[in-house]
Amino acid sequence: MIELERAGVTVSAADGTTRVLLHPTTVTLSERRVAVIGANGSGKSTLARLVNGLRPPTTGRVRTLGLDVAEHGPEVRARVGFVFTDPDAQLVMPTAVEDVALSLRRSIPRRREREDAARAWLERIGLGDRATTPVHALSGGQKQLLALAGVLATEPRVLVCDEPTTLLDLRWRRVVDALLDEVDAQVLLVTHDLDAARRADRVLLVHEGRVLHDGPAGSTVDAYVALMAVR
Ligand SMILES: Nc1ncnc2c1ncn2[C@@H]1O[C@H](COP(=O)(O)OP(=O)(O)OP(=O)(O)O)[C@@H](O)[C@H]1O
Repeated sequence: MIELERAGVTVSAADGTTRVLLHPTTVTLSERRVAVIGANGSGKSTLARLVNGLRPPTTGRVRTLGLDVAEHGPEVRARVGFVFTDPDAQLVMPTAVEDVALSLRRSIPRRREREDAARAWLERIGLGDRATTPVHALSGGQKQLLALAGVLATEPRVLVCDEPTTLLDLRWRRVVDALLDEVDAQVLLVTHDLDAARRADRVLLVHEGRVLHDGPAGSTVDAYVALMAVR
């Protein structure tokens, strides 16, 4: 469950001016699959980052799984996985298997078991034959898959994905779509992929820092297509 209560984000520029990235927004998200769509720079990532406290609200409050993200940042982040658009932002270990194993360090103390579990995740995501490949030698799409595997391995209760398939070809996009469909967590998916958005239980359309439309996938995607057509 994700609750935004008049949650907004304003930033101050060096010249003293302020800029609203997200106007105060009130929304309660309890659906299992929620998509967030909208034009570039509309405020989708800003909204997504509120959910695990990566960006604290400057007005109002955000509760995820009942925890106020401003007050309980570490507890929230232990339960809420975040997949970045740019996988380099979250891959820290030299090889693929070590990177996934890092995510498992708390749940599986024994090194050998941890490595086996990490390899199983790599198999599941289609990178079984890349376990010991240096991360820097993976393609952009392979890194994106690896970053997702690392977050899934933590078994989050809420999974926020900020454009997780931008670098993926059609085949791997389908693999990721299927994984996101079957994962137990509540998923908040920021995406430009309207096919993926259409499969969500609920879709928010963000426009110029506001939730302009909020409802079932079909009507919200149609509203977005209409909005883009006239601009
Ligand atoms: N720290 C910041 N300071 C000033 N402006 C910012 C900051 N972070 C984001 N912005 C601006 O806020 C707006 C919303 O950004 P955000 O990343 O939420 O957009 P988005 O909808 O996710 O875009 P995209 O689809 O291009 O990823 C953009 O115009 C962006 O340039």
